[in-house]
Amino acid sequence: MNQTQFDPTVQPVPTSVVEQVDAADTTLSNPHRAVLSLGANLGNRLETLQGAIDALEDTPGVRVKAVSPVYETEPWGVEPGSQPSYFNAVVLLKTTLPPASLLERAHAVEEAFHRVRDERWGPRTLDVDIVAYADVVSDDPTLTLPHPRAHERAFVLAPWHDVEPDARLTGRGTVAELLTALTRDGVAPRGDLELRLPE
Ligand SMILES: Nc1ncnc2c1ncn2[C@@H]1O[C@H](COP(=O)(O)OP(=O)(O)OP(=O)(O)O)[C@@H](O)[C@H]1O
Ligand SMILES: Nc1nc2c(c(=O)[nH]1)N=C(CO)CN2
Repeated sequence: MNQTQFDPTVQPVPTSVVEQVDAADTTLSNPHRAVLSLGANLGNRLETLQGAIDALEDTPGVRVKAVSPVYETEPWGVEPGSQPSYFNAVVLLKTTLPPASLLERAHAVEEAFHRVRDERWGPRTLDVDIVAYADVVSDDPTLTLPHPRAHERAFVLAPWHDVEPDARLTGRGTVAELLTALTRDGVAPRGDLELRLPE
């Protein structure tokens, strides 16, 4: 007979606590996939992108599973010629962090690389956007998922397609189809450059 079953000093654990612990266990043992877009158009762009990838990998609860090729891209959404060109790449993650914590970490990594926020779509040392987090859909302006402009950005979709040819953008369709609707003008692979997957 199980002695502890009748031990009067053992208090029953409330159901709500059991549910919370079970939910936390499920999150920890069930990492979610996330797609991040990285961009830089000030400073040493390649070094910064690699630094961001390494900083993401150093985050508890984050594993970088794939790193795309590097693209050199014309600034999107601003007057042509008004800003230096970007280096862009996409990384695929597995993470046990919830979406809000992943965004917090993305902002911390941007700040570590001296990101300044002044004008919208202004030039920046580093931009880290969450393109998608599992199949989460949210219109919260603090964290809109999938990213509200990802489907119209070849600088996001082209590198994503390279590392995940069958990828889908929740609510929008396949990345391959979305890409065919966009021009790739001004989005050029830089085959001479490479970002490393952290060991
Ligand atoms: N999916 C998302 N990824 C990153 N930031 C997001 C997302 N959805 C909403 N935001 C919010 O957008 C705010 C502005 O982000 P940011 O400064 O990176 O914009 P941006 O890069 O200039 O423009 P864009 O949003 O068009 O890429 C952030 O403070 C963040 O709270
Ligand atoms: N080519 C390019 N253009 C942009 C980029 C970017 O990463 N690459 N990011 C922006 C704001 O997120 C605005 N415009």
